[in-house]
Amino acid sequence: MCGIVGLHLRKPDLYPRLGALLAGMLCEMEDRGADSAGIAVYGDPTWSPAGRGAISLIAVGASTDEVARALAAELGVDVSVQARGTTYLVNAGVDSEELLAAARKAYPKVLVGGFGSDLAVLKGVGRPTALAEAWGLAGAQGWQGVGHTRMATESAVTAGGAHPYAVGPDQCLVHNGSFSNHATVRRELIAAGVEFDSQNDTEVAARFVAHQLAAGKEVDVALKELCTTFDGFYTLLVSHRDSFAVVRDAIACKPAVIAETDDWVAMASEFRALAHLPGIEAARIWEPEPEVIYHWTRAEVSA
Ligand SMILES: NC(=O)CC[C@H](N)C(=O)O
Repeated sequence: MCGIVGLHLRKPDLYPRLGALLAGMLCEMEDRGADSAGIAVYGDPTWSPAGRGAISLIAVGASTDEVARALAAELGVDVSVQARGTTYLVNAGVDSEELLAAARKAYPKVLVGGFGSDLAVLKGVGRPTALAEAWGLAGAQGWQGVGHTRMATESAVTAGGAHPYAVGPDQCLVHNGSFSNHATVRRELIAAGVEFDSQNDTEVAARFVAHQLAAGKEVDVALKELCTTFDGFYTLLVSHRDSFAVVRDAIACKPAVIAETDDWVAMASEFRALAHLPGIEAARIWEPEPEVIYHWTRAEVSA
């Protein structure tokens, strides 16, 4: 099991409702994975304010004030830190990669949930409904959100084993399934200089995609490459600040449903997670085909 949900909003009028809609989707998938959960939200004005770099730090082991002071001392600018459950959402008027480097220097062992110009990633161990409540997810805003409820198959139940894996700037990946050759691909990536945070199979796919994107490939090309490189079972939802993509393995035994209207595109492991979305009665709804890359971008939305 494991539950995946994602919502890509096309209509700005809906942005204030993103968190409430995503919370409903995530909590509906609690029985597919109740050991841990995570979310990624793009565009919340307080979690990742426009024009500032943002990072998420998990279980830092210092107070928010201490973290703000330590990072401000590294960067020489004001740093804002807010706690949501065990995740600290940090932002500053610098590029997110600069903020990330400062965080790694000040807290070398810290778990980084994600980073980017518009991204907030929150993860934790526990029941998804309790985590969503602790994060205040229902109050979040933005143009895109992703969620995952985990039933661990490949690594320990820890925050580091929870999805999303958000290992490249403004990128995020969630997975239902298990890869059978992840150890081999991990060794190849390590040989290419890639570093890992966990033993999880999904992290290997996220690092693989980030490596492809960093080499200049487009998301759909990177996902085609993923299909030819990885063995095993997967339904994946891969997002970037401007895109939203879904792909399944050749057997497609892990469930997935996509729904689309003029106002939004949504994806979930099961339809019941989509049933409350506004306008669902008139949505085009289908099951994604094996090894077909379904990909939407914000450029198309504003075109
Ligand atoms: N149940 C699942 O789909 C698990 C996903 C992934 N293999 C993990 O352990 O995190």
